[in-house]
Amino acid sequence: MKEFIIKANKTVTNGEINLKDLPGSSGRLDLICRCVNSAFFLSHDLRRDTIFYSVLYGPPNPPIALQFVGNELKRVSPDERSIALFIKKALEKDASELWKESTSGIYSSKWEFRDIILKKKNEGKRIFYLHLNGKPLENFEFKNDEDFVFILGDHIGIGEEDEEFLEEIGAEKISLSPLELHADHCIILVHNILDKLK
Ligand SMILES: C[S@@+](CC[C@H](N)C(=O)[O-])C[C@H]1O[C@@H](n2cnc3c(N)ncnc32)[C@H](O)[C@@H]1O
Repeated sequence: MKEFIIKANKTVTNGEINLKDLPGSSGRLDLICRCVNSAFFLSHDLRRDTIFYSVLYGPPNPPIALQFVGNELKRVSPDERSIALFIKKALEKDASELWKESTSGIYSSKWEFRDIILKKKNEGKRIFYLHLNGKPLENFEFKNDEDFVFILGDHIGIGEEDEEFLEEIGAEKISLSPLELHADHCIILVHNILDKLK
């Protein structure tokens, strides 16, 4: 199982999203939609072994955590606008501590970024923090039977406090490239590395 968790510092936490202006109207929901695309979409198929989370911290009701479960997703198509429409539906629901499904395979809750990561850590999963200044990818060994969780930042990053938290829980800080990449491209690279273990 592969899981990705991205912190979305400015993404709005209600359904007031203009689908014709995602970058401008919604605190960079466009970026999150591209990450969903990279997390799941293959040519004529979906990655069923993947779960994707984005925890949104924009106004007016932060946090809202979104969860996408690969083997339950239906009807979503790869374009940003379609993904944004499903997110809009999820954000129009009242969120609580319990995960609620809005459409097939898409859930929302009031879980915090750190609490989701801590839960994964307590489940014994290997936690990686993707960062330009991490240890080069070549220093790590990945095994086919492991469960992986990858933490990413948005255009702003995850911030110092969350970086300290990840260090405290022993997350492995890994760099995929000497160049700073977009978060959605990092997801593609991670999939590619893990695909080759099969
Ligand atoms: C556009 S970058 C964010 C840049 C932001 N200024 C920062 O300080 O983090 C988006 C995310 O992609 C990931 N990322 C970018 N380049 C990376 C690299 N070379 N190796 C690993 N992860 C990277 C990180 O998780 C980063 O937070």
